[in-house]
Amino acid sequence: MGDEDWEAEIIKPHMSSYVPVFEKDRYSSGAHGDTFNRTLASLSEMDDRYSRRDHFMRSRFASGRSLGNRDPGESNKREHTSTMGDFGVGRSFGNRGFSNNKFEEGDSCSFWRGYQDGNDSEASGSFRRGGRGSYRGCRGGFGLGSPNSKYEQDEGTQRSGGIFGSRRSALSGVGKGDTYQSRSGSGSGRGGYKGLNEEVITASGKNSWKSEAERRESGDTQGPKVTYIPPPPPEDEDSIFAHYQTGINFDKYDTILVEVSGHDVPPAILTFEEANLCQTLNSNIAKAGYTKLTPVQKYSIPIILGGRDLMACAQTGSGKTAAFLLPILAHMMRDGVTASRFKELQEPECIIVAPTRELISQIYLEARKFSFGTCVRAVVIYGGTQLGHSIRQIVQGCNILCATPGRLMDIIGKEKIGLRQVKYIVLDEADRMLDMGFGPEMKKLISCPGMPSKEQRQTLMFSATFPEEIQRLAGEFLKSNYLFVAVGQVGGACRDVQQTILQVGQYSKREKLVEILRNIGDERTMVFVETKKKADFIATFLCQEKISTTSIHGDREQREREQALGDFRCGKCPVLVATSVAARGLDIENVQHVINFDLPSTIDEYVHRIGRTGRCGNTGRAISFFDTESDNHLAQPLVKVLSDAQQEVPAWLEEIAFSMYVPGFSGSTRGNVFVSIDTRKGKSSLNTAGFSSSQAPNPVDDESWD
Ligand SMILES: Nc1ncnc2c1ncn2[C@@H]1O[C@H](COP(=O)(O)OP(=O)(O)OP(=O)(O)O)[C@@H](O)[C@H]1O
Repeated sequence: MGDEDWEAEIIKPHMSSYVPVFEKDRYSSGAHGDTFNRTLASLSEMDDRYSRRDHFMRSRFASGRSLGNRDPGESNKREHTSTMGDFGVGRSFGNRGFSNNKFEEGDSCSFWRGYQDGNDSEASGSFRRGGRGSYRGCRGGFGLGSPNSKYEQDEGTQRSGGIFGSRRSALSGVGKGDTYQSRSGSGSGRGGYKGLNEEVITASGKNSWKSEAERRESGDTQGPKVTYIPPPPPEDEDSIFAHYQTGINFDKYDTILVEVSGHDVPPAILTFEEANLCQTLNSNIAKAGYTKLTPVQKYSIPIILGGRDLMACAQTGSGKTAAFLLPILAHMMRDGVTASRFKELQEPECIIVAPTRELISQIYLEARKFSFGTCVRAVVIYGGTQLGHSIRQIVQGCNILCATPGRLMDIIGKEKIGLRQVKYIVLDEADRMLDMGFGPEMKKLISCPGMPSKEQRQTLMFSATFPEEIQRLAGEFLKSNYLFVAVGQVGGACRDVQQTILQVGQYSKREKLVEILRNIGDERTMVFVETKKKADFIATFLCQEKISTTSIHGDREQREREQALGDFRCGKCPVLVATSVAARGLDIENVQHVINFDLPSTIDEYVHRIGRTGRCGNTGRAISFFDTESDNHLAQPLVKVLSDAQQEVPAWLEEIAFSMYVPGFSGSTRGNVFVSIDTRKGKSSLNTAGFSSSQAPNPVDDESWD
């Protein structure tokens, strides 16, 4: 289906999940009064439902559960009378800015490598980090649509603006001026992909690893087939190397304490030149605007080049992606990787897995950037898109496969990729990839027929948070002599983010949010809420307040999510209301504020969420609404995160933390404070027995996607 067909497709009304694209002007003119009134009615209906439901939710929360939309009476019914909203025709739509950033030359600052023994960094408390935020979900991307191959499975393919710096594709959207109407909770539109069920292992049944999307695609369910083909990313060099500027605090990275544990640690490098990369890679690094290594890169690159397995933990936005991509590419170039060519069965040398579609797409773009001009071909596949499209991408050649877990397992199951040549497995957001949500799926991956044993491959894990239990589980994937790199406090928040915690009761939150957003003006802001329905609700509410807002969550179709992210990236909608699906990894230029309208259930999640701002040496602000009815369990870990990041700790928060303090407590409940170092220290062996009961998913976290 060509673009014209796509246009025809999108302007005809159809049932779909609610697409809240809100613009100030839309509601201020009489032209749309009708829609406005209907939306108001919807909102008041939602409001009422919200109040009652939220009250109920809170009581469920208090008992460790939350209300999910699996509740039959609360099915996600949505309807919209039209589709694509104005799509920023003629606007800039870049993942990054297009500045030619130059770093100060001369890496004079020293950084320390510590080989401290014991859990010394735990001195400030006897807390441990506990359960994990268990989100799944939604991502976005692009790809080449070539609907003429035999892999084409569906007619009616859809296209929309992609989520990445794709000025071209994003701008091809049409500005029909249509409006959206939400009647959340009343109806049963297609509902997109449920974050909760997507790419999730249910641990039961033959295809238990299949996501809802994959089950649909393979006909396992009655639902409509996934037909979405994401638009390809722009292919011109400028777009490929577009990047944003590092911030004023970039050089301060050098003062962060780095700790490497394990035996025979290769020395860190101080400059890119010391890495001895090939000319093409060096040229790509320069074009990307990288002139100076970040700490995680200084340590990880030589470790990976030395062939070692690695678990690396470094603060959000500090360059972990390049830390694994560059040495992997260097190895592939050195080993003379075979140029990709069309084959029915592709055998990639590298598999990179990440928990969300948007994140894996972003990693793919980075891989494409650094492999530019080489014979290495990177491919991205993820749920929510047409399976045939993923297969078409792969058969054209695949050296680096970037994938979300569900789609990866599906493709392996369809024998479109063989694993015999795999030399590198990367788990980004590794703690998330190994927790109960994705962990069993990852175990299946490493035990797939043909997958080289851990002795014969290199396994690399990266995250900004690494709970102790997850570190132990990771041992199953890693060689016993793996190295552990900790940049700063493991699980600590980025110090470039100014954190503010406000005590705001549930019923005052909206008013406070509007007040803050009005003060912020047009600066890009992510507002995190706990549930998908609330994301719609708050987005609708902000729209009524004439604040241009869009939303991203697991109930939105992939096309809609990509559009939402695109509108946010380009500044068309400076406010993005999101669930935790957008908490990890997303690298969006110029996000100056993060607002936790609802605090997440775990401190790790908090760290990831606020890490959407203050990236790469830029500064940012995070404001969190602390509701004493529901958030007290976070008081202790919040105090620790704030003080570790040298932020002001409100006295009232300290009091709550103190009142919640249990002497000698070291259990593994969520909200606890993290381990600070390599868990192998002082331990005789790693627990590689599998996924212990301590890893059972927290019901609150699981249901928080509903
Ligand atoms: N050495 C460098 N010089 C300049 N920019 C860099 C460098 N390394 C990374 N960046 C840029 O910094 C930004 C953040 O990098 P990246 O997304 O890899 O962070 P991260 O550590 O993976 O964050 P998160 O924990 O949120 O996933 C990206 O825009 C990336 O291009």
